[in-house]
Amino acid sequence: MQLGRASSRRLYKPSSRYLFIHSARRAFSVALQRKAQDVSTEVSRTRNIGIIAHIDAGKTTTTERMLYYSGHTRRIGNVDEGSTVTDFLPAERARGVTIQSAAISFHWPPLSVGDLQNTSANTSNLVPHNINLIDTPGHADFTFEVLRSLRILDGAVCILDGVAGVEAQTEKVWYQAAKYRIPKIIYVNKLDRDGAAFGETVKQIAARLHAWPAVCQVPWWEGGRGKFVGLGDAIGLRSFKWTEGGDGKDFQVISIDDLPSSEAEFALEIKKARRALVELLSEHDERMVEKYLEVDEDHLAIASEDIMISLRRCVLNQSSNIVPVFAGASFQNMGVQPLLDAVIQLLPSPIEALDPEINLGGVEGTLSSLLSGKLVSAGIGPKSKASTAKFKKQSTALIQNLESCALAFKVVHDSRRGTLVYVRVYSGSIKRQSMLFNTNLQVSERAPQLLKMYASDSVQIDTIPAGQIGVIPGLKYARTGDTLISYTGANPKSGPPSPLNTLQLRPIEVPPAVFFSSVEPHSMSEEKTVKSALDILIREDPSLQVSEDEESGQTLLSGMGDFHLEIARDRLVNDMKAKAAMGKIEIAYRESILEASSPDIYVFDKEQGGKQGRASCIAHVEPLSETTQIPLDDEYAYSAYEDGNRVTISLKPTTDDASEAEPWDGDLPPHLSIPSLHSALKNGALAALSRGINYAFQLHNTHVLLTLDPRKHIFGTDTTPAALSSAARLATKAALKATALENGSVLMEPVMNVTVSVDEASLGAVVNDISSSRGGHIMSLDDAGVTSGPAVNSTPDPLPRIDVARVYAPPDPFGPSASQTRGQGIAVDGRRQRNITARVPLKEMVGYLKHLRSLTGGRGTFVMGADRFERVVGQREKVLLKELRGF
Ligand SMILES: Nc1nc2c(ncn2[C@@H]2O[C@H](COP(=O)(O)OP(=O)(O)OP(=O)(O)O)[C@@H](O)[C@H]2O)c(=O)[nH]1
Repeated sequence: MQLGRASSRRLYKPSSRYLFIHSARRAFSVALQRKAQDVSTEVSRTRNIGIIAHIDAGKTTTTERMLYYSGHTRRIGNVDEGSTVTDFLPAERARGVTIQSAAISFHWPPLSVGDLQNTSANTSNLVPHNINLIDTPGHADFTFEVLRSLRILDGAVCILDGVAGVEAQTEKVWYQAAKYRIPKIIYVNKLDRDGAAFGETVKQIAARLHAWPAVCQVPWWEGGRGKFVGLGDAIGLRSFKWTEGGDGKDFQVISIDDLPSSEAEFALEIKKARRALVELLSEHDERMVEKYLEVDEDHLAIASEDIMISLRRCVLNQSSNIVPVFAGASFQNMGVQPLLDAVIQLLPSPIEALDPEINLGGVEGTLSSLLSGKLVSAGIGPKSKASTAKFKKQSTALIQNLESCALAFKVVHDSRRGTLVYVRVYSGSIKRQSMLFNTNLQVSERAPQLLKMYASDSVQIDTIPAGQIGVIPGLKYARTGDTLISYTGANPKSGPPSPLNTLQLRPIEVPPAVFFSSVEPHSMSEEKTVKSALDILIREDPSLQVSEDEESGQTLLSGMGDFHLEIARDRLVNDMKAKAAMGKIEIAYRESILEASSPDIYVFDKEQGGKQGRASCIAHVEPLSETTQIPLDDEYAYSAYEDGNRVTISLKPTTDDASEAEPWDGDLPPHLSIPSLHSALKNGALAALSRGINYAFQLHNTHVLLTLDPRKHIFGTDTTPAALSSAARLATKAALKATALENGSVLMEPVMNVTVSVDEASLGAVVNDISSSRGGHIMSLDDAGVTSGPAVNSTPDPLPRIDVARVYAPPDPFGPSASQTRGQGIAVDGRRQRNITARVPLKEMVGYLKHLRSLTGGRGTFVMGADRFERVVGQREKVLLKELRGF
């Protein structure tokens, strides 16, 4: 921290006990825009961060304050009144929940222009930074949205509800963030509420998130047991006090030596927190030990800057597993400015962030290994010796021509500005008018304009440099999750040369959809507009899927949960005004084959869209298991796992005697390329897998092997990508039919991973209900609290356990026992809770919330996510089939 003890003496003039360091601000002006542009191109002064938490922990409320204090909004938006900047969809505002991640940029400390001054808690010692903030949804149905956002974050703020403590959804997202090794800080919010228990929450961080809490702030309850009025800063040995009912801009910074005698205990607690912090850091950071010895082992004498530097080292080097903990009550406008200081002081810049993972032609590596040419040496590209040498030579030139590489992480349809594609640039820079090649769709499109989003304002910019987030309006094709690259001298039709045209940044697997609903346009004439609206929906959210049921002709929309589909319906009908009705939300069962088929060849020869189409290919299908062999022995082979199935494509001569076959040299008619062959054949196979033969459900656990002999199965210009897709679809379908009719197929149902939080008294009833009435399997019974010892049958998680007895946590004046003695007579929610983890068929979870509430007196909560599809057997299969067939 920049404000050390010496400087604190300089700032706290003896004559003035309290120091007011804040002033009014004016709106974002032209001068500021210019200055903003300068700051935002400086990567070391950029933070790409996300806010993660359980539903209702206060992410949106906190974000609104961040925008306000940074000078980007003139008033504070209110979630409960539906006036926030980040929850901008009507459906979000109506429900008060965040559904889409919104990315907005602001500066902290604010840019100083004219009367606009720096108001961070650390005064002028911090230089303005550009913060790109992504607000993520907390509802379990939108977990995919969170996971996708996590892939582009360099750091995260995890917000906890100070009353409920660590909740199930937080745990889930926390472990994901830990898996991606994203540095995090924690903000314990809602400390103004009755029953807030900061100390207990700190212990839960250790017990349930398995992180060492580095308590940087302690809550200030007036006189020890009064109202929540501010915070004690263990790093700066001072306190912050906010004016009740104010907008939070004005707060007092009081050195602990200046605290009144009525707050002696509070001052003592700040010192205790400082000792605990120094000790914790000393255990993980040698240099902190040196500092400690330099000041004769006086915990309080270490300069606050040294503590901050050590803490930053520990946060960035995640092996220490230390997480700094901050506190506040965003709704009361308390605690947000010091939190913002912590964001820029503790979380990494893009330069310090982890090297992004990439996939190049099916081989995994990192972006820096690609840019340095190492990925090529590691065996990317052609497999034969001669061609590898040639390829290596070409690769340097290839990489030099790569102008930029970016990930489209969000597509938003804005009624005013049209489609906005949010991108994070990873290398080079995207310039206005750049031709961008979409490696997922194999299409090129120009970026007509570039924008930077500041709250509800947007500013036109000329470039989006590496490390930055920006918006490209007007792209026609880019979808959420697509990789976009610009390349000097790219072919306008086929894009950059191979293998760069296959580059995928941070690929992420879409989880299976478990619910679906039909979409019926009101009339034939509406079909086209409904289809366009659905196209926008799936461009925005790749966890939604649209399919056509061949036999009934119905359009089906599938998603992650009933709430997910409900929101999709809202978007479609209310926001996009599509004239369509959505049917009942139903469970998406799957079908799986039991035996392999013999190879089936199909020759497609038909007119398509007024043009002759001709292509051929061979399909072979088999059940997919861990032992399935994936033949990737020829250099043009390709394999992709999608939505529970695998499609492998082999492009090679198909002579009976393989030794006689002349190897194929990769020659293709000019209108075709290897990636276009792969993509057309894969899409054809996936279309065939969308409907099973016996039960009409999508196929699951199926491996399709498509073989195409380029000399025999391609017929000059008649072989269009559409003809190839049709050949692949029909060949796959024939192979599926052959095995399903001869050997039968089985029904699979989605099984969910469910975490139920209940109080001790309801535990027995809930466990009994899950295991006997719902056919679920209890996986573990964890203690959600921390007071009754270690967890029983711990859930699997990637982090080592922490001895809670060694964790420093300040006492809670209003903890559970205190609240009972405060005459309220009820235990505070979130304390003494038990967590039940179980695997339960989705069918048995429909309407569960209502039942859980009745079993727990309204206090039980649960989150669930799809675990896997399981075969339905015995009596259950009979009953289910009867139900599905309706007879
Ligand atoms: N008393 C109190 N209430 C708060 C505080 N912060 C947020 N709230 C309230 O908690 C509720 C949820 O706040 P949000 O900001 O919407 O929470 P969120 O985490 O964004 O929720 P989702 O978008 O649904 O995931 C709202 O009613 C807020 O007014 C706080 O510090 N104190």
